[in-house]
Amino acid sequence: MAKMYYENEINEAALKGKKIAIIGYGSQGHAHALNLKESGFDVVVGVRPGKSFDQAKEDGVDVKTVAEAAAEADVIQILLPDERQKAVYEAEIAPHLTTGKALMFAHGFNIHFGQIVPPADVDVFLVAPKGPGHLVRRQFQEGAGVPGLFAIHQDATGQARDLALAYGKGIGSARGGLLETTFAEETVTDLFGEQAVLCGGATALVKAGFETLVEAGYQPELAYFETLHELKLIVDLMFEGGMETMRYSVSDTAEWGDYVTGPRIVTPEVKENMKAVLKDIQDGTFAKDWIKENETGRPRYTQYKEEGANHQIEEVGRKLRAMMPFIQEGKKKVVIK
Ligand SMILES: NC(=O)C1=CN([C@@H]2O[C@H](COP(=O)(O)OP(=O)(O)OC[C@H]3O[C@@H](n4cnc5c(N)ncnc54)[C@H](OP(=O)(O)O)[C@@H]3O)[C@@H](O)[C@H]2O)C=CC1
Ligand SMILES: CC[C@](O)(C(C)=O)C(=O)O
Repeated sequence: MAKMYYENEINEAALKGKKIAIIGYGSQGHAHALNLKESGFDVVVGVRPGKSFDQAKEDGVDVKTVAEAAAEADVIQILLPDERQKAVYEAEIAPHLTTGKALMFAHGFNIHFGQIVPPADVDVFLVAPKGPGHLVRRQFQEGAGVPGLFAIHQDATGQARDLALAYGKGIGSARGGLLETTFAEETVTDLFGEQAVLCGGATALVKAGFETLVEAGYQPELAYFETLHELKLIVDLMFEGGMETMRYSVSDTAEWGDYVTGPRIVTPEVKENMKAVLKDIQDGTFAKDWIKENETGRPRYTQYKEEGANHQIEEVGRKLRAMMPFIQEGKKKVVIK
């Protein structure tokens, strides 16, 4: 089994006393900045004027422009959207990336696909929590932690590994465990997971199930509970104790579905499709397409986003969730972008 790093074996000395600039205050940015601050580290946030800037101020964080934060920091963590990192890096960060500083990421996209090429005399590494930023924050506050990956791209000072581990501990990820990887492995597997399984595959499965029931004449509210709401409860069981715990809690009839009906849905052809998606990610086809989509003003992204928001499952879900105050309580902790 691969070596995991946990809190008690990590010495924070390398990072203590250093100024950490968190560039961006969105999903990951707010979580890293607040968790690090509460872990006793010296944090400054760098972000453009606007919603995030105002939020950081309201949260009591020291907030400056990107250039100012980058200039005064020893460690610069870029938590901007991947597709905007290159431009902001070149204009506002690179001029302040002097010898011996550290440049960080939470995802290897821009280094792996050659969008950002840092100078050789700085450390370059990533610490990537394996979960959405709002959960990185929420779990930290609850005394838990989202596990994370770390990878070293350049170790100019000889301290990159110690810095990465201390940073991972500071954001709470060492409570769940830190696993060492490479930029290449993190980038490919993260893109594959989100595109094929977590944010692509899972939503496609849920929508197909919902549509199948509604098109067959069943009530949309019932279809919502059956295919989306209950999925969270089933995944919670798998999260807590693996598939074994899910199988223990569901009926034997439902468990039969795991063995017999599931493979009728996720057929060997689906795995072939997954392999094709993985290949596109590995050979850069996916990255090229996403970069082009952004350079041309995101026409498909904008259209799909609107279609997604107007899907019947979303309309029904909004109404049903409004009647469940306990879910509303959870939502308050998440800033909907
Ligand atoms: N979302 C997640 O949970 C995960 C993300 N990651 C990685 O973390 C990184 C950050 O992603 P994520 O947290 O989703 O990003 P978000 O979209 O949530 O936040 C982006 C932040 O960058 C700011 N920003 C955008 N453009 C600029 C600009 N030109 N100048 C200054 N600030 C700007 C935004 O401010 P404004 O409000 O002004 O737009 C916002 O504060 C990415 O590398 C991503 O791959 C890794 C693991 C999980
Ligand atoms: C699953 C989506 C993710 O990769 C993540 C939360 O890790 C992302 O980029 O947001």
